[in-house]
Amino acid sequence: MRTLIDLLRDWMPEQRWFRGSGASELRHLGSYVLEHIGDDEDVYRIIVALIVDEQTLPESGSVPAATIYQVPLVLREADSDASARGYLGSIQHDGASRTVIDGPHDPAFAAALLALVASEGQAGGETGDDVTRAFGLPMPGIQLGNFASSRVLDGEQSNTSIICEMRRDDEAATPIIMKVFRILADGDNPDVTLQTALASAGSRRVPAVVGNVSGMWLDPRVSDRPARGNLVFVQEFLPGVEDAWRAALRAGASGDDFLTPARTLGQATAEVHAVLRKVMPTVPTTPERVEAALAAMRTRLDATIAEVPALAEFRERALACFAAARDAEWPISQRIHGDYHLGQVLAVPGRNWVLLDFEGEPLSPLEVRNAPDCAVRDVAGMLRSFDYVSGSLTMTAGSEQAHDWAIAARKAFIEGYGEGLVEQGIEGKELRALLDERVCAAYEIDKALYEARYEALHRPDWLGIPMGAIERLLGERESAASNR
Ligand SMILES: Nc1ncnc2c1ncn2[C@@H]1O[C@H](COP(=O)(O)OP(=O)(O)O)[C@@H](O)[C@H]1O
Ligand SMILES: O=P(O)(O)O[C@H]1O[C@H](CO)[C@@H](O[C@H]2O[C@H](CO)[C@@H](O)[C@H](O)[C@H]2O)[C@H](O)[C@H]1O
Repeated sequence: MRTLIDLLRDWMPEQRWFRGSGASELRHLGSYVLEHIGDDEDVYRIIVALIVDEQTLPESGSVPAATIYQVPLVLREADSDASARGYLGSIQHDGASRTVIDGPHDPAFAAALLALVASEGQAGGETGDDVTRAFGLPMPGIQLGNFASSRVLDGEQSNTSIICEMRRDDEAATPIIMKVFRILADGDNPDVTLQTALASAGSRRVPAVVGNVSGMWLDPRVSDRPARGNLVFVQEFLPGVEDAWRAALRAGASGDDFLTPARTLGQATAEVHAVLRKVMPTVPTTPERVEAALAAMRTRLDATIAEVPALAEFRERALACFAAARDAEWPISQRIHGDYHLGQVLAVPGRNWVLLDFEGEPLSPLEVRNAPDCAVRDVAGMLRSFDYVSGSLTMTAGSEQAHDWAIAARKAFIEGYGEGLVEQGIEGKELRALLDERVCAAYEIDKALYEARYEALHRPDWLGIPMGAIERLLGERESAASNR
């Protein structure tokens, strides 16, 4: 009979969050064991396995050539139902046959994980693994109800999120969402750090934070000590809400303008940037920092051309666009969202926009994502997203008016952002810098390059959207420059 690692070697490469290639070599690195809560006698053990793939191809030379995956599993007694959700197969474990269930699909895992956070508990490794540890860290003052049921959030996701409903008779019956980070890295996860900082500052522009699970493990990429990082993030779940991507697609498809939502989204973005400036470190702008930002754009340009050679014809014009931004005023560096687009924002009735997923660009290294950056990057990200609405409507429905729709929405977003900054007391030189068109154009090109690479890797049918945008943006910039 197969062992656990045999089973995982077949199953993991089929998962959405798996980043490896055909050359992957998966090996068990460690695990932590959660205490089983409740009276389901079929549960034998709840293990969170850390699996390393040392053959992961380096991405543009900057991502370490090993990936560590977090794989929660529930081992059940052998006669469990093979048609159950999350069924992986049977293995030989501790001298007996056991059924393995993908943890997020098993309520026993969800209940155990929630209890770890709520009780500020600790989970240790299996015998022989004295390094791997997980620590539950509840947000101070948080009131949690009693676990009733759980389900995995459907949809295309980089991580795996579990929604837990609480018992209805509890006072604190708000549902919660537990995001299990699938890929572990040594260092703080900005999703946890930034949303916790915003929630602690009283911001309602992110869901309330319930807590997180942090951990340590032996990591082949860290030689002198165990690695430490975030394993799970727990937040209030906002049920029945729509994200801004869907709302914008609907409006764009039916020809309804999106001016008010785009304007209020700009205001909400300014509000979040202003809070992050207050509660997280900032760095003054210097010519060296500006040069480093532009150098990173040039590096991304060449790395993207290497992967998407059709972009080579735009190289000189993209370099000219970056060079033009050098003469502009730049804002201070601060913590930002980092991968801001319409799909990261929820329209919550009575609460306006709520932002999600502050992990930054999934293809960028963690130290880059944890460093202060230019807030214009987020503005440019959202502008690109309005263009994606138009690109996707043109691609799927041959829409002719979608382009003008996007231009109007982009303008309203920028206006709302400016208004929001002023409302937050940001004025003068800093206000001008945050709205500078040359800096924004450079970041838009940079983002479109990221998107070209992302689409080439994940959705080749969509590659035309960022490619078309790069051509158009560079053309617009040139005619604006020649009219000056
Ligand atoms: N607190 C929440 N309330 C409601 N829906 C949420 C919440 N958090 C996430 N979602 C939904 O889950 C989707 C994926 O969440 P996200 O944080 O972007 O995960 P990932 O990093 O795995 O992509 C979001 O687009 C949203 O639809
Ligand atoms: O949400 P993620 O953190 O997984 O972000 C990645 O995937 C996004 C696509 O799901 C991708 O966003 C791009 O496509 C969106 C439409 O599907 C569009 O709204 C965005 O503007 C565009 O960048 C994102 O870049 C990537 O990091």
